[in-house]
Amino acid sequence: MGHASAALPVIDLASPDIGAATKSIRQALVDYGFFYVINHGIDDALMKSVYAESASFFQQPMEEKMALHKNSSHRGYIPPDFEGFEADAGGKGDLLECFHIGSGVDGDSKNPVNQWPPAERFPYWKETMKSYYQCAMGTSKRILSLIALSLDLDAEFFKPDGSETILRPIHYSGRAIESKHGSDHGANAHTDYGMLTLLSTDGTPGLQICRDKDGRPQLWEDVHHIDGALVVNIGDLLERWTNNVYRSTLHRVLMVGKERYSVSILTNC
Ligand SMILES: O=C(O)CCC(=O)C(=O)O
Ligand SMILES: [Fe+2]
Repeated sequence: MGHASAALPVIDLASPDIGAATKSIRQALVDYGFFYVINHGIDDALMKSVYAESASFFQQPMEEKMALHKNSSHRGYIPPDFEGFEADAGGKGDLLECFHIGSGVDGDSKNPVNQWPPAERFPYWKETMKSYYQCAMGTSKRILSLIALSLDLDAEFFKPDGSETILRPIHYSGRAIESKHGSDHGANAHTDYGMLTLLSTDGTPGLQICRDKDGRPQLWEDVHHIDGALVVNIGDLLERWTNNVYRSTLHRVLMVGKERYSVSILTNC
């Protein structure tokens, strides 16, 4: 299917040369709205546990998953080909299934809106997701401070309080799904609406970006997997706040006939 690969820059978060890192980030966000990060501080063992927990949840029968169907706060399970919420962007749902976990992972007595799989059958789910949430938030904040520096702002300029952060384990089926809502992709073309998204995938292809959303025909470039790297992209809020200098790039995930897992964490404000 010969799609070009996007030549996204790789930013080393452990680099002592902050000036060079912020310069590369600026260029990446002007050109692509996407880049990779390495030395991001997220432990490989933690990442593997997140995938293991995610797989054991999604492998359950549909009725078990639907018992945690997303509530009015949009937390919980969202089945494939779901009409609402994700449909806002393109008018049709996605073929992926996912689970939304929001802030309050640590102070859950104050914030009962999150839903959790039953502890008897999922003894490590909550702890694992909570650790990942905290770790990935730390990484997102470091990236946001580099983004602030790249805009000649104070490193502390963006102070996400996590109140609108969503951790989202995602599963794409390896089998074709007949859509009731005209959905043709795992994730239909969309831009993320918040500030920053940090994405990990299991290495299965499918993710593509379109740098010129108004160009016809739309040109899609594959975002290939780099072992150990995470993919970072900005959302509509940062695009707007930078007067469209930084770009919230259209992306989608194709169904490639192979099962795929990913985990995104979306920092919205
Ligand atoms: O699964 C992926 O690779 C992309 C997910 C995504 O675009 C999102 O969660 O907004
Ligand atoms: Fe996205």
